[in-house]
Amino acid sequence: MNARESALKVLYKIDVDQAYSNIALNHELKSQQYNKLDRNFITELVYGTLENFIFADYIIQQFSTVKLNKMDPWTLNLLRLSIYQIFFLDKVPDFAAVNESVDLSKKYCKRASGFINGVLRSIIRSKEKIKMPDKKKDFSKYLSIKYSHPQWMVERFLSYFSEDFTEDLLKTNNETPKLYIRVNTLKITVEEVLQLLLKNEIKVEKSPLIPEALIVEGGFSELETLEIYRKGFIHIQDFSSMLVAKILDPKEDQFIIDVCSAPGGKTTHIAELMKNKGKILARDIHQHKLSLVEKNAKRLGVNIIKVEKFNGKDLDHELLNTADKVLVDAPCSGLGIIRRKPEIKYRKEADVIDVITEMQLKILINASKYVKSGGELLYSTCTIDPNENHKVIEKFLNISSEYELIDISQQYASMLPGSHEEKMIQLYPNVHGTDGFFICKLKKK
Ligand SMILES: C[S@@+](CC[C@H](N)C(=O)[O-])C[C@H]1O[C@@H](n2cnc3c(N)ncnc32)[C@H](O)[C@@H]1O
Repeated sequence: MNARESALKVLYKIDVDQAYSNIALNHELKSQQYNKLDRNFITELVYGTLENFIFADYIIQQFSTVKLNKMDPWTLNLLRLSIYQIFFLDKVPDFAAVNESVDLSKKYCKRASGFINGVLRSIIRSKEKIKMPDKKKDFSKYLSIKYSHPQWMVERFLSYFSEDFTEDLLKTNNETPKLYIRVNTLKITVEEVLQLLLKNEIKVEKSPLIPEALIVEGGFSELETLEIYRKGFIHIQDFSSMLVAKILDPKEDQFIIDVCSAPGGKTTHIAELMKNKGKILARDIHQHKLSLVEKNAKRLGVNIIKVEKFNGKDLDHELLNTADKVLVDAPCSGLGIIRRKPEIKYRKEADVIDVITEMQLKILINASKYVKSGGELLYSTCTIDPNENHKVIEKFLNISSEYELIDISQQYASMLPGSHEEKMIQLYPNVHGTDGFFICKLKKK
């Protein structure tokens, strides 16, 4: 199977079966003995096409006699894949993209071969003349098509941020994020990991801000197959997620509750920072996800975590005033991690945020009751939407007078990218180069 066919199959799974891009792609890459070049090309085709669905559909609509919603999904995704190559990949000549697509159509959507050939050839002929929406007359529509974000999302961003900031954010959302790994300091030192990676010909750079964070050059996609991963020497985690456990700042022998813990990235980091001494109660609403927490903990050699299925919207009277620190890494819209999971752009509805903020506040209020007097509560999300972040904290502080904000911008300044004026921190992909993330820490009087 060639790279384009593999990419098409992955795109179909994401679009039609609603698969997560990373899972569908990894599954395909593991299903056959692809060489490195093919793996990289498939990855580029899948993410590049997925990032540009709305742009591709805008172009298709101008040249197709068949409406998008009447088109068979193999045909539609094959056209999208071809348009990505024609408009964004200089290394692929246009005619090659068309010929390969027509060949592929014979296997996946035979009856549409002629149609695909015709549409793509017309697009190539008129490529330079295609009109985008007028930037001055309809800025949000222009941004929506150019950067393939739904128009409601663009308008929402424009209501929070300036025009330049919004455009920069949308552009960055279509870029490839850096790949970070966390060294498991329970098992190995950073220097030893550097040596082992070098032996595997994987180049990494140390993060200047978090000692256990390493940036993998070129974003090697198969870290999980390495012995160093299987042995639990490393964990794959973005920088901003690592910041959460660092700012929670847990100590040995403390009792920590993580109310939304799966798949366990932050919980296991917390355990490492506690030197595997103390107690962590890791909860989540989904049992199947909790088994991932257990699996990660086992691989990383962590044995202080007890997992428990529990709905954070319910209050557990047994835990009142018991924990030294509580983490609420809340379920959220995920608008800060579009670079990692571009499908988020297409799967969210405009009203999702209002529903989610109520849940976030409820979980936070319950969690706050588990903290001992003098203890700390940390709230984090992977979104840049102020309604899920600052607004939730504002509402929380209005009803929870025993809590006060800790100035983490000051206290943890040495590990924060950029400078922060507020006590809580908001990271943006286009400003800080990290996932879009919000972190806020509160102290119970
Ligand atoms: C942002 S993720 C947590 C990521 C995790 N902290 C980590 O670092 O790996 C949010 C989690 O909240 C869980 N969740 C959603 N609704 C919940 C609820 N009502 N109570 C508890 N957990 C919930 C989801 O299953 C999901 O695993």
